[in-house]
Amino acid sequence: MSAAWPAPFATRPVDATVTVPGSKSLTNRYLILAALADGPSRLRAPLHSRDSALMVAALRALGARITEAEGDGDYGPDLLVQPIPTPSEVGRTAVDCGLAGTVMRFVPPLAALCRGEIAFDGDPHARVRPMGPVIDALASLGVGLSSPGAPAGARGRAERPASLPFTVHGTGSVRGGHVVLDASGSSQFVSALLLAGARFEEGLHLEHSGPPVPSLDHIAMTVTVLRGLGVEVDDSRPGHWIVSPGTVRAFDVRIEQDLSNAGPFLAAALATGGTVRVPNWPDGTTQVGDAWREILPRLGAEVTLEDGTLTVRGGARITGAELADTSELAPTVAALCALADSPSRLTGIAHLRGHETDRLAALVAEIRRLGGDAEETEDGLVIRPAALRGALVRSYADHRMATAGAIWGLAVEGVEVDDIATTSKTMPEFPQMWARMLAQGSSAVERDAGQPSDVQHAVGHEGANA
Ligand SMILES: O=C(O)C1=C[C@@H](OP(=O)(O)O)[C@@H](O)[C@H](O)C1
Ligand SMILES: C=C(OP(=O)(O)O)C(=O)O
Repeated sequence: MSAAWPAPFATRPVDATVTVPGSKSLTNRYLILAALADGPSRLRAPLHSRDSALMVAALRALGARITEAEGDGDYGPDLLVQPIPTPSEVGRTAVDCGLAGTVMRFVPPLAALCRGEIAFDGDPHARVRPMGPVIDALASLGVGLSSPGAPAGARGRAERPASLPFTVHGTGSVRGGHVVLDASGSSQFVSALLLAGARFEEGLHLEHSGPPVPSLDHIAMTVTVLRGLGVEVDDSRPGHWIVSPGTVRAFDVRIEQDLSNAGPFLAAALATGGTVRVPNWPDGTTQVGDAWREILPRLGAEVTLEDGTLTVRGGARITGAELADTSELAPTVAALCALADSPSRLTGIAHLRGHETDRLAALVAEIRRLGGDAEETEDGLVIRPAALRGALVRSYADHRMATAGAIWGLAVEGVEVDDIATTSKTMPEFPQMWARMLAQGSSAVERDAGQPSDVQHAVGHEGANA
């Protein structure tokens, strides 16, 4: 791990125009579907980050040919994908999932469509992220899975792994059909099976049974993307998804910028009482990050969308709010709530305990480390106003905890983030992008350790931390 990153403190309101790299969720869905498609595909302006690189490597291990081609995106080349051949003889191969939920959940069904022994593993924390429902569902659809080192043929329920590491014994085809799973731990369990379902012999009838499914917007994204490529999906009955067997049409798509990752930049407007504009905001999108348009006004910002540019203006204070089901936006929302001058309650995010880290515990610990007042509830967080002070924020290998630290640093002097490089999961150039934002129309000062501090609190922002 590199040295702690001194989070820039904003001496003036931010006034910046920012774009961010391509959507992780769209890039990794389209990579999966390109690998399953009936011909070569092109992703324009895709994300290039650790999560997308892990996906590319995984699909190459299964036989897809993926190359780069010059494109017009600001954040790297286009990707050309030749699908996994049928049959794909992969022999013994390995897939590194890193800490990417999309890789560990979306790739095993594709492995089952190849012939070989495909060993999946990932970062230490990936081994505790929930995986059991996907493994059990695949097993009940006729796929062989085992823990590493299990005796050959030991693939029964008792021997079946519940998490990484595990091996998929691919036979080249998956029977498919009806399967019941509990997707209350992650919407990705549903998306994983839907993405490959058209390639199962009998298609797929997936039924959820259990507490409510979180992050439903991400399942809606999966369904919309599939339909756009000619896959028939019936989601008319709540808790049921039926995918007809068929082909996935090859495609040429432009990936939208990642609206969830636009969040920390938009949050900078609130944290400093400034203005942040994001051009090329998609007009009609499946991304959960479009919800910033509803969330940020609840926290006191003025938000407009005109001619494709989203403009967020922060006011003199951040107001607390009750917000439900904020999904992957929750860490950024919580960072702002900790700077608010009235209490907040975030609900419907119990499953964040199974994300890159236990995000509810991490957010409470780091808000308290800064002198703030936060506590966990059964399904979320309560955050109350308190004056914050500088501290070393822990990122727990979680990109969104690291960017939460950056947001706090704008408004609170002396914040450092222990591992800013962990933002490479989805935004490899985050520190440079943050510095560029601050260099526009503002005079943020990056404080060296030991440098006498002559910075003042953000002008016009007199919340709980003034
Ligand atoms: O399908 C996807 O691309 C994602 C689904 C969500 O997962 P959960 O349902 O586990 O929250 C989200 O939080 C994650 O960042 C990306
Ligand atoms: C939960 C997240 O990631 P993953 O795709 O690894 O689940 C996230 O990016 O907030």
